[in-house]
Amino acid sequence: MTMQLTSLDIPDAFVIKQTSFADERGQFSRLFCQKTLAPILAKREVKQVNFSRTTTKGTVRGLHYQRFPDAEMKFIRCVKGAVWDVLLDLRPESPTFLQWHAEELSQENNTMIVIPEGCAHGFQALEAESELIYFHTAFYSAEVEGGVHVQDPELAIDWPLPVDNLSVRDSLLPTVEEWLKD
Ligand SMILES: Cc1cn([C@H]2C[C@H](O)[C@@H](COP(=O)(O)OP(=O)(O)O[C@H]3O[C@H](C)C(=O)[C@H](O)[C@H]3O)O2)c(=O)[nH]c1=O
Repeated sequence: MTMQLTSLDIPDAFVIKQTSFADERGQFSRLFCQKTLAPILAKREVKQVNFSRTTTKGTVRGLHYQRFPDAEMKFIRCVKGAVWDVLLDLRPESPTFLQWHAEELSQENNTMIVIPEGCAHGFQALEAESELIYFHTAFYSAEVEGGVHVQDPELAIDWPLPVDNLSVRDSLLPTVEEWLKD
């Protein structure tokens, strides 16, 4: 089992291409390896692993992040269906501040995305019943949760499908302009 790490233009963000073993019984693949991912993890440890299923194609979740002291790195893999996954750099000191990157993650492409601390994450389901596994390097803390609106015209994120099924919470997230004022 191998994991090919590719750096993105957004500092400390990566795409990881994972091999999988397929035979007449089906498929086997490794989702996470502390040794292989040590160059990305450094001294971080995985604290929580989450699962989400998105029932309806076109649904968008995000753009979420956790502030210090519970800022987190997330390793995200699609294990069923397909999603258009977006990371947004919200680090004012970063050369790619307010830039975003999109990557298709699917059951078939065995691809994982790494969202560094200070970056927000969101995705759109490209198929019904799409499922994600998240590895988080910080505990969930509602008190330090933040986010920006997925349809902020300043970001101009070109979601592949009409944005659908936003949660009430996500529909009320600030634009980047409002977020900067805070
Ligand atoms: C993330 C999280 C949430 N929750 C609770 C909070 C809510 O009562 C419920 C659903 O949470 P939320 O509406 O934030 O779920 P999503 O909209 O899918 O958000 C997630 O998806 C976006 C795209 C992400 O990147 C985040 O990891 C995560 O925020 O689970 C927990 O109890 N523990 C957790 O770790």
